[in-house]
Amino acid sequence: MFVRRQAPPALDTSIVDALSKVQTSTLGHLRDHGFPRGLSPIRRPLGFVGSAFTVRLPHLDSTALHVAADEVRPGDVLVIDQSGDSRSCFGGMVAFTSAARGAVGAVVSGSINDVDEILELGLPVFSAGVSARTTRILGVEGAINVPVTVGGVVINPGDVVFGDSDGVAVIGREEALELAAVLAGKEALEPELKEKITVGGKLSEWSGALAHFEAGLGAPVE
Ligand SMILES: O=C([O-])CC(=O)C(=O)O
Ligand SMILES: [Mg+2]
Repeated sequence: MFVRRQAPPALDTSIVDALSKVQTSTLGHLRDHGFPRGLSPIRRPLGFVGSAFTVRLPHLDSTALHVAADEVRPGDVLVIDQSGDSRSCFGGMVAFTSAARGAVGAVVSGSINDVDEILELGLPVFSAGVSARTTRILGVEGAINVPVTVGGVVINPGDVVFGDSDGVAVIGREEALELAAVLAGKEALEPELKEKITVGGKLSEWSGALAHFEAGLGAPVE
């Protein structure tokens, strides 16, 4: 059986602008959830912020992905859940078609193929690896724009997918602007800290690590 649901409206450009100026790893200083595990970027540097356009495939059959690649919209990130399979469903033609429709990136729970072609195209992709073993068009089943699970994270259609050279994070739309402001505030403190460190200031004093460390020191060993 196949399922096709409507994707939520495009992301507000203010969300894309705000998150494009900060790093995923700054978010990683604040929380542990929302980071799909086991995925790597096809290249570095790379970056994107977009709306999740989700696809769920049953292992070998990428019928629903070929349909989704045609239907993805400008500003979307194609998010593909291969139900635990490690083969590649995402090669040069799927990448080309998605990019031609305006996708800003892709997140694939399995592998990718036609890597040189995707690199040349320039579409930023996170995946679990590269594989010459690929999916087929079998017409078995699949779903477009349903909740999916990638790397242990549930991703809903329309969630904000935020990727850069450090990793990929999934954020709710309703929290995106506030989070971006918090991350920008944290990052804005670093240039001044670096100046202080250059003239002898301590990272551990600024971060609070030194106070914890000294408070927890045992008695000196004789
Ligand atoms: O067609 C596929 O499923 C994968 C592929 O090689 C391509 O997208 O070019
Ligand atoms: Mg191919």
